[in-house]
Amino acid sequence: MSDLEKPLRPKKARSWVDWAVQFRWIIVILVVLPCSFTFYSLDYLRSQWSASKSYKKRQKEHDANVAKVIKRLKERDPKKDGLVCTARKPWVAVGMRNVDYKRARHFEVDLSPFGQILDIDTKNMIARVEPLVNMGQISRATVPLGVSLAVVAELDDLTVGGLINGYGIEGSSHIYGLFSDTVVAYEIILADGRLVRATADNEHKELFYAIPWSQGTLGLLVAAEIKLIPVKEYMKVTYFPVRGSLRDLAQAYIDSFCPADGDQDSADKVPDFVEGMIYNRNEGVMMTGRYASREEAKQRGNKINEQGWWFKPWFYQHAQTALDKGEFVEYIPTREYYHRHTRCLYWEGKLILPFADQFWFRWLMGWAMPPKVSFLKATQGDAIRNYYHERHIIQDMLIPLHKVADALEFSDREFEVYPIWLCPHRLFRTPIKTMITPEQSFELYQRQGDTSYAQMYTDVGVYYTPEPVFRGEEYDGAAAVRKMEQWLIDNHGFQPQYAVTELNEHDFWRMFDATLYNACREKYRAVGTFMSVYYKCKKGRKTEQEVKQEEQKVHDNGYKDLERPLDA
Ligand SMILES: NC(=O)C1=CN([C@@H]2O[C@H](COP(=O)(O)OP(=O)(O)OC[C@H]3O[C@@H](n4cnc5c(N)ncnc54)[C@H](OP(=O)(O)O)[C@@H]3O)[C@@H](O)[C@H]2O)C=CC1
Ligand SMILES: C=C(/C=C/[C@@H](C)[C@H]1CC[C@H]2C3=CC=C4C[C@@H](O)CC[C@]4(C)[C@H]3CC[C@]12C)C(C)C
Repeated sequence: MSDLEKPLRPKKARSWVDWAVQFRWIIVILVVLPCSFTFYSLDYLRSQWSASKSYKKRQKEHDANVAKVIKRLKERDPKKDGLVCTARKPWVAVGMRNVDYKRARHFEVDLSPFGQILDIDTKNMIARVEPLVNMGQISRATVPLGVSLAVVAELDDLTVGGLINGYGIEGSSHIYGLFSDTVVAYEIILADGRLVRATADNEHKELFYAIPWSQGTLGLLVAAEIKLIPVKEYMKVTYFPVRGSLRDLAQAYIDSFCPADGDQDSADKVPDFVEGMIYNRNEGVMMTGRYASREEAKQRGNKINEQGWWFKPWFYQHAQTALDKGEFVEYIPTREYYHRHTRCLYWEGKLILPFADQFWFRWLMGWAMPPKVSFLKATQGDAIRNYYHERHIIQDMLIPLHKVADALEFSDREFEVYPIWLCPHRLFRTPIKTMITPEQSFELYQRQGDTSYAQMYTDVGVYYTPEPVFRGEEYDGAAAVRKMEQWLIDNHGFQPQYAVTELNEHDFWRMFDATLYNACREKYRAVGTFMSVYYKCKKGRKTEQEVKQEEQKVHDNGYKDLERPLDA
């Protein structure tokens, strides 16, 4: 957009909150980083302790914990107690939502003991894990065995339960889909206290397809079986600089992983990993990765980048150097590649600790990074929290790949946020229609990236301070998000629910397909026990009236069923 076309916004006087955000680094260095480092060290010891136990012992502990959850559910009196959700504190979760339902009346079920890997079966290529296993823990256990989850979300703290009940994506999602698409079985405790195992072809197949995006409103997940893939020790990463209009950048991104001949299933033509970074409206770097053996990586002349060391430049800045030095190739150890965005929280770390990307800080203090999201949330207070909703953008637009140029132009117009993260994902046509579905008849158009069984989508990740805020102008982040949500609805797009939503209930269900979700809520008697997904996602503190209305959404025979003795 030319300067003449830019909307003229009035200047905004700086308030104390702007100063609080600017000088937040003091609290972060004095409080958040030491707490984070201590926590991560203890958490590492906890996962090593768990890893030292036999699978048999872990299974025994799992069974005992499942029995406790069932007992706890049985203790609930539906006439008196609130609706069920996990006991995870709102500030502990990684997402941006305020999790207001946990600040109103509710009935907590503690799933905190469910943090163990129950089995890594390299013969059948399945990992069976508990929901609080996080990405750092699972990659630490699998990669040395030459296997990995097919989709490893980048931030170490993200949990299996959160990624399944919400959404999870990574640079391999153009092959494997979203995190939940790699799950082969869910073990779930239902409203009536029954433990069921749902797979794509057993009697609980509807439940299997309804779990993703349901936010824990159909049952409590206590274990998941997830596909493993074979991996090699290194990722060979190629960085391609691109210059031009947003449309040119969008096309270069599509071309980086979608062969023009439509052969999307060819391992030779399609890379193992893809991501794109748009640094401003005219420059971007597209990255593709292919697994490589240690022998290949160590061959003379190859450059190895051990990106995981604390003193290394932040990944997004390292990638940006391709704009100056031109295309380059390097080998990154696989696990370090998976978690490449962890230390700088993508680029959000730059706002929180503006000098943490500097050479001196990285060498002196880089080992203490990143500040743990939970501790940032615990120390932010209402003012900074609201600042992030009003004068900052943390949103993802999941849209059909053929609309990526439109999305970049929309983002440039409404958000003016850079860098932008691009990450493709397949949206499979499933035997049962789920909450998110491909566009109708997409296959007839034979667009780049699409196959007969899946439409190629892309995540357009917009995280950072909008330019108008940097320029000291008025900016209404909530209004911009509202526009984005309408744009997504009009363009068959979806908004991940970890982000703050401005949608009303009617529009929420225009964005997501409610058919299967509602059928499963009925069939598995979730109504009256678990909150509805919209109630969980919607922004704002819950009033007593809203809480009551939500609790009363019990169908005619709902209480009768729930009063029946629960059989475990
Ligand atoms: N690369 C990526 O893919 C990234 C993804 N994210 C987002 O972050 C979120 C994950 O954050 P995380 O802190 O791990 O998860 P959360 O604790 O935020 O959980 C997300 C939702 O899943 C529900 N849930 C979690 N575990 C269970 C369970 N065992 N049984 C039933 N419901 C459950 C929660 O319910 P309740 O409210 O009852 O606790 C909550 O509604 C994801 O949803 C994702 O969208 C963020 C960054 C990157
Ligand atoms: C969705 C993706 C990645 C998203 C991350 C960039 C954001 C996910 C959660 C975000 C954060 C949570 C809470 C915070 C506390 C605030 O006080 C400061 C900001 C933040 C740390 C914030 C920063 C961005 C996230 C980590 C994938 C799909 C790429």
